[in-house]
Amino acid sequence: METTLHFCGIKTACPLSGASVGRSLRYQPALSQRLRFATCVASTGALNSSLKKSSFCTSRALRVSCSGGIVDVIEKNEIENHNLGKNDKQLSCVMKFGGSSVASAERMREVADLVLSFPEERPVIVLSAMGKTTNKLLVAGEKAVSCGVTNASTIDELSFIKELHLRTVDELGVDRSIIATHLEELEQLLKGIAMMKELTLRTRDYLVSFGECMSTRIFAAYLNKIGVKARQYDAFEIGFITTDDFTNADILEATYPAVAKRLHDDWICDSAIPIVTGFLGKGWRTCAVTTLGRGGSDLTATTIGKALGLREIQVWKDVDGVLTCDPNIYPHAEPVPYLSFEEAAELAYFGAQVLHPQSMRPAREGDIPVRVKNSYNPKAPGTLITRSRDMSEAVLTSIVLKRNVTMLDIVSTRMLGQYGFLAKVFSTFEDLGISVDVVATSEVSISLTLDPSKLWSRELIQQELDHVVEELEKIAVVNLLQSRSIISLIGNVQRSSLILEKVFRVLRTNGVNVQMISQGASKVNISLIVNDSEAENCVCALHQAFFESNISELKKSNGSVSA
Ligand SMILES: Nc1ncnc2c1ncn2[C@@H]1O[C@H](COP(=O)(O)OP(=O)(O)O)[C@@H](O)[C@H]1O
Ligand SMILES: N[C@@H](CC(=O)OP(=O)(O)O)C(=O)O
Repeated sequence: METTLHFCGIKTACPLSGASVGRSLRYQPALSQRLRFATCVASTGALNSSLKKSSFCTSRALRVSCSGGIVDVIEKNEIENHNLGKNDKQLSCVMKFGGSSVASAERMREVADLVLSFPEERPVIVLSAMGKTTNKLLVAGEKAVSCGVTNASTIDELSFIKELHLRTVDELGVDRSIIATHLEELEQLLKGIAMMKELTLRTRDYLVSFGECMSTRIFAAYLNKIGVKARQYDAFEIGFITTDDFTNADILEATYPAVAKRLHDDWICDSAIPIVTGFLGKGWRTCAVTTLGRGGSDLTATTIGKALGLREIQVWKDVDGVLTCDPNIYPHAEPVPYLSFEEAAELAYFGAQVLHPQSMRPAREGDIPVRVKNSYNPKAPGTLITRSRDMSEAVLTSIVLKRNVTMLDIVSTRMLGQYGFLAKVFSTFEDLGISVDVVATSEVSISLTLDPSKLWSRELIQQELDHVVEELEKIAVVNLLQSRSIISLIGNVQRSSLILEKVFRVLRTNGVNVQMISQGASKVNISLIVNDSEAENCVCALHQAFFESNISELKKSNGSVSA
């Protein structure tokens, strides 16, 4: 593999394998001298291990991690300079606006006004695709598979996307040429899909990337038009390096220094507000466009926040912050003023659509506060997410529902006291690449739920489940239970008796039996498994009992707490 080395800004073309690059670094004292005080982002595992063996790598200053195709060696003090936000003249915060916030020309104008209403901030802006563009692109791709090449240009969703973007450009008074090439390429791509009669995960990611590529170009052009200097960036061009798990890629460590360097250097040369595509990255092996999973722009924002060491990460939504439950399930949900990273991460992971499941990780690592705000109601205080918060008064913070979960009851066919059963069960999941959400065990049995998104993303649900059962039946009796829901109670688990006493009272009144319960590992989450068909009513009844005690007491005295 051909590797390019950037030594503290000096480029060297180096047609060597990762291992030999590592070796040559070790035997070149001048380079190793530099590396002693450098941070190294290495291209391959081989280069990593080769570097780690070398004496200069013993320096605490050297951090080695994998990225694709590029070895970037940056002086440690250069990295430290990238930790901005301490200096008033530097970029200060990230502001991420989701699809609902930039759904039309009018919304884009309001977002621009909102950004400009904080003159003291020098933000990096992250945008999602306009409105429901991502969904429309996915439907267009599915239709293209079977519509025939001649019909690809007339797919309704393509017409909708063209019309929306051209109308927005016209209404904002910016030049149509800003997105003309993208619209042409999008049509060509749909024709290509129609010709191939298949839509691979890789093509799907490329297809949906058009949404963010166009929204950011339009918004940057509009800011420039009104006299605010802005510069558009495609995340996959500025160092967002990811795994090659198309549709659900993960950010690699190499992203942080690369993104920091690019945004910082550009800002220093010519300060223009960076407008970055959310949701997108570049696969480290394939170098193809990847996406970070639905809602992934939140993760883009927190990654930039950590990379640049910014003061705050703001995610602007269409609700007044993180709410006590999903407002689509129960409209009386209330904003939660404060959350810890741990609570927010559990809440996001267990299905609260408001935050991407992985988005809290960079914020927590960088210890950067995240503020969830409403772009339709900027005066609302929103939710502030920080490392720790006062939990002395906290009981239940929020209720989260994850539907359509598969549960497995696995009972060992071996004798009591035999060791290795749990190890065998989990190695089966590891071999099949399936992640597990909630677990409860006894000596000879284990109940667990499988992460549905992991299965959905590969569209192999039934075959995969059959295969899991087949493998586990070699060591156990297996009972597969589908259409289950996880209700996660996010709150202060130190008060678990109080919480559970109330929960079971509510469930009993509603005639609901809990099929599994998990509490322990997480200090902020108690998970209950119930039937899908009962789950929404449970959430409403629990919400009433915990957050609307007056209503709940009233209903109880009337003999019912059901929603
Ligand atoms: N606990 C919750 N708190 C707030 N919003 C939630 C919650 N659970 C689900 N939602 C839904 O998440 C939506 C906001 O997330 P999202 O659609 O990703 O926003 P955006 O596209 O603006 O980033 C809300 O409109 C709401 O319907
Ligand atoms: N546009 C992508 C990424 C994203 O983050 O969107 P939003 O911020 O609107 O949830 C999606 O729909 O998944």
